[in-house]
Amino acid sequence: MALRTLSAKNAAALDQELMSSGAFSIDQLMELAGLSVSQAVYKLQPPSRGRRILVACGPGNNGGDGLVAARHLWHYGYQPTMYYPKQSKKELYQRLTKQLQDLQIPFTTDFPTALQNADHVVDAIFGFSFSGEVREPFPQVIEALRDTKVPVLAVDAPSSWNIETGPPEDGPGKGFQPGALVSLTAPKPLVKWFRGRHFVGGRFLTKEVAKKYGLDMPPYEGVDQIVEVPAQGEGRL
Ligand SMILES: NC(=O)C1=CN([C@@H]2O[C@H](COP(=O)(O)OP(=O)(O)OC[C@H]3O[C@@H](n4cnc5c(N)ncnc54)[C@H](O)[C@@H]3O)[C@@H](O)[C@H]2O)[C@H](O)CC1
Ligand SMILES: [K+]
Repeated sequence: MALRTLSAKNAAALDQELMSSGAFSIDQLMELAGLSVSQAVYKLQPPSRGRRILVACGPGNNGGDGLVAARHLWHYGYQPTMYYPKQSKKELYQRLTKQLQDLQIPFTTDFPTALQNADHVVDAIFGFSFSGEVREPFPQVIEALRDTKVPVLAVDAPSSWNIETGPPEDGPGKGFQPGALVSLTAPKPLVKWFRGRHFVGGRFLTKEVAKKYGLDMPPYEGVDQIVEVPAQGEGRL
């Protein structure tokens, strides 16, 4: 049996519930999400096999997860480079950005060149609130991610995929199939179309919340914030 999935609507509702009756702050949830992403990078590519990690961040919370992940990656011994073209003015994002600047982590505006020089790339552009057609400046970025030979780890969703119906039938994301995905809190319905390595993060849910939203508690081990699960629809937990 595949892991049960969480629709975009329920994912947003669950986040709101965690931040109200669950007493979590957005900073905490983003820190845990970004920590999960950093651990997935470590599992896929330990620093000894290539340290140059390009982190592509979008304007929302998916991008925030990328900012957090980059800080953890630096402390693990990686050399992150940030592509963050639509920087949020919200205080949380400004703090996360300042933390990276204080580590002298470079920010680039030249995505194609940065991609050529990367050992791995993190797609933290869009998550569960993506909708419609990809707007500037991201179409070229999605195309580059689609075409590159550099391994791609997608955060929560391959950017440009519809959360419920998966890969787009046209546009820059047509044919984009990243090598790995880390689903945050729970897989979204799009995992039905995902063929790469799949990790799940979200080791903070209570049994009551998991039951209310019909989610599985994956078998995390040791101090891990993520667990690798079989491709949905094919394997079993
Ligand atoms: N519980 C958790 O595990 C947590 C996961 N988190 C991550 O947050 C995202 C969802 O974040 P949200 O801010 O709601 O939205 P997105 O980042 O997906 O995108 C919104 C952002 O993108 C813009 N946008 C939307 N559509 C388009 C488009 N077609 N073209 C261009 N731009 C677009 C929109 O305007 C917004 O600016 C979730 O997936 C997780 O990754 C959190 O960290 C909290 C905890
Ligand atoms: K993404």
